[in-house]
Amino acid sequence: MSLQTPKHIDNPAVLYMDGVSVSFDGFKALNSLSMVIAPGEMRAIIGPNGAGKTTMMDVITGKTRPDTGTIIFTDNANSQHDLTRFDEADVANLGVGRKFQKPSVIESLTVFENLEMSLKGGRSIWQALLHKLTAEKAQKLDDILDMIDLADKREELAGNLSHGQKQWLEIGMLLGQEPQLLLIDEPAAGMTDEETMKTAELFKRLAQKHSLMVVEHDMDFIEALDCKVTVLHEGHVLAEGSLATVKANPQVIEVYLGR
Ligand SMILES: Nc1ncnc2c1ncn2[C@@H]1O[C@H](COP(=O)(O)OP(=O)(O)OP(=O)(O)O)[C@@H](O)[C@H]1O
Repeated sequence: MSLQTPKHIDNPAVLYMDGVSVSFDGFKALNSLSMVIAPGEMRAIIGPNGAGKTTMMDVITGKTRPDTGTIIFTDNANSQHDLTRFDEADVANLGVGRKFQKPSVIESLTVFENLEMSLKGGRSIWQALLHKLTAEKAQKLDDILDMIDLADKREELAGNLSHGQKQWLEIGMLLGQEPQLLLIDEPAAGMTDEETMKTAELFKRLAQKHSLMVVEHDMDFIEALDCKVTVLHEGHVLAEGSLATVKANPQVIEVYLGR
């Protein structure tokens, strides 16, 4: 379903959430959550355990239906969609990609084969039989391999990759679906310091073409992302701004950073 731009938005946001609430057995996991992500923006989301970060991703991606509130996604063609009306598969098809914390690449396939499988539209039976990709798809796979810095590992089995490399491959597989907005859950968890910093560089490259929402606890990583930060607490936005600004906020220190 397409919608008109809400009157108070001049420049359509990629994601517009207003007054979103979700209760589980009377407990408000999201409590009138409002947030706007601009086209091409990278946003870091932080907050204590139980703040509602995962639930927020669940309502955006159609996994959980909010009790109240508006969630509008503007796609590449500038059409607007009320995400609260769609299920997970529909939301993914509209252009919202989600990366869960644990990588789920197929270890017995090569890096290239994993990426090939993820391409939007897949391969036709004839292409698969002839092991032929269209020039356009082959170029796209090369671009993704460059983007995730795994071009020299294309024939490596995914099972032989390091944890960080598996995470990058999975992000590459999301890119195969041509998402406009990427939601990424704790990408730096379990990574070495070097992988963490390489991931921040990858995200900065990604943000030139996509909008990104990154949930993370690792402050060094967030600092390296150098983007606007939203602090969630008890299901709503406690503070928003640069990392330096939110780190200096007394309420943020009390509920999160000072612990
Ligand atoms: N399906 C559910 N049923 C009942 N309660 C839930 C459900 N999902 C989440 N909650 C509760 O909602 C609150 C918010 O949880 P959520 O997982 O969104 O927080 P979070 O910020 O992602 O936390 P963490 O940093 O630990 O992952 C928590 O108190 C959690 O116990």
